[in-house]
Amino acid sequence: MNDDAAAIDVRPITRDEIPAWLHAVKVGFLKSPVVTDEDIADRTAQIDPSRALGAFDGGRCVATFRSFPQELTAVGGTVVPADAITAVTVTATHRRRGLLTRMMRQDLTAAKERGDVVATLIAAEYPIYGRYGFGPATSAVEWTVDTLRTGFDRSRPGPECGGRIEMVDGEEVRKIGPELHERLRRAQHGAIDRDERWWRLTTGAVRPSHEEWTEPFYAVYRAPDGEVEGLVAYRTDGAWSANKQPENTVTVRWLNAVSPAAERALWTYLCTLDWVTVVKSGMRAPDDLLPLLLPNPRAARVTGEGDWLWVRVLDVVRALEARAYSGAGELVIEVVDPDGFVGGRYRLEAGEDGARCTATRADADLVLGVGELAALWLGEESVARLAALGRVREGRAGAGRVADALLRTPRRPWCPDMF
Ligand SMILES: CC(=O)SCCNC(=O)CCNC(=O)[C@H](O)C(C)(C)COP(=O)(O)OP(=O)(O)OC[C@H]1O[C@@H](n2cnc3c(N)ncnc32)[C@H](O)[C@@H]1OP(=O)(O)O
Repeated sequence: MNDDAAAIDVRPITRDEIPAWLHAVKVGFLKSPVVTDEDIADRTAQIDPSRALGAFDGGRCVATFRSFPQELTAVGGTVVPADAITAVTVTATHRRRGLLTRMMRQDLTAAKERGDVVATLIAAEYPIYGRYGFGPATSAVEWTVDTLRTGFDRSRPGPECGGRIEMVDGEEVRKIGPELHERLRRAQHGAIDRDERWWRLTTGAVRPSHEEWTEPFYAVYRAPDGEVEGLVAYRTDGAWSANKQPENTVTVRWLNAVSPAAERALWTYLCTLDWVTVVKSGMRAPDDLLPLLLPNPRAARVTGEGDWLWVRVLDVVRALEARAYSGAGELVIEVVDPDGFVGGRYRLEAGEDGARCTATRADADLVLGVGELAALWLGEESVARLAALGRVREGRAGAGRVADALLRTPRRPWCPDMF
């Protein structure tokens, strides 16, 4: 650190500093730097100042970093405590002087001391977080559907098997959404919890000043017994062609379904709406059922894709013991962690009823970086692919195959949320 950088104080903010800190977040994210009284009231109720770091240069806030408690679902449905990181900014005038590195170090050290199993974030740019031990642990795909080519029978759009779809308003979404999402996220590895503010934000009950609000449509799917099994929020653009053909695009903000019937019913509903010629799915799991549930899957093409949730393992023993495995086997894994949080050798004894993980001095069967461990932990990557890239090394011939057999998951991980 040079003298200039050392003079900058990096510390948790006070409640009184929240407005200046919010201003710095907006500056860092290139949003119009206006902070309204409503923003301040909303965020003061939300933010725990002891977990909001600021860097102060002569009293001016020039960098921001915030973390909050989160629950992340591991493979098999066990939930682990996570340190969720957000609002990471360094004002353009103060970049590349090590401020992010200092804030990250403070936060990860506190998270490790607190007993969080992992840290999580959604990376603005791919190259930022690998150096801190994060690895891309889930990815997401957006499909654009040409609804006139799906092969659906528009004259019979209704849900099959006696289920039904109803339109609801935001108030109703705030009542029925949280329970539905609880079911979804506990069954989906890679998913995270949502707090009450998430539901107020998504329904316009809270409106940050930098976002324009247009009331969306909400549709709920009820199974034949009346139970809510799916909910979708979407907007339309009201487009028509010059010769009076309706050409609306539906953009899905989020779609939560806890049964395949609900998933099929909601996508069919969206793809058979009169006036609508295009449906944009929003970011979904890479193995989402959407394309294959269309009679003609070629009507859906991928129009967006990328890494999504990044994970930094802070406790290898609890991370590996929390997840389920697809067989029984034993491996000694050496985790390389230059930052010193979790480096070492671990013996994993996995079985279909659970796993045991202990520190060991035995020779390593596999050697990998802590970021690679994150990419494998939720089932996003395979050892075979990472070994081909030279990022996992076998200490014992055939160990990679054993690891892949244990770690593979029937469905890909998915985090439906952004934070
Ligand atoms: C979870 C979230 O909130 S994601 C949002 C992240 N924020 C943004 O993208 C907003 C715009 N960018 C920024 O505010 C800043 O550039 C940040 C926060 C990304 C980086 O902050 P800085 O204080 O400049 O980072 P710092 O100086 O600690 O950099 C450490 C290292 O990372 C590298 N690095 C930092 N940012 C980037 C980047 N965007 N791309 C590539 N490398 C980067 C630096 O070059 C440096 O490398 P070195 O150690 O080899 O010299």
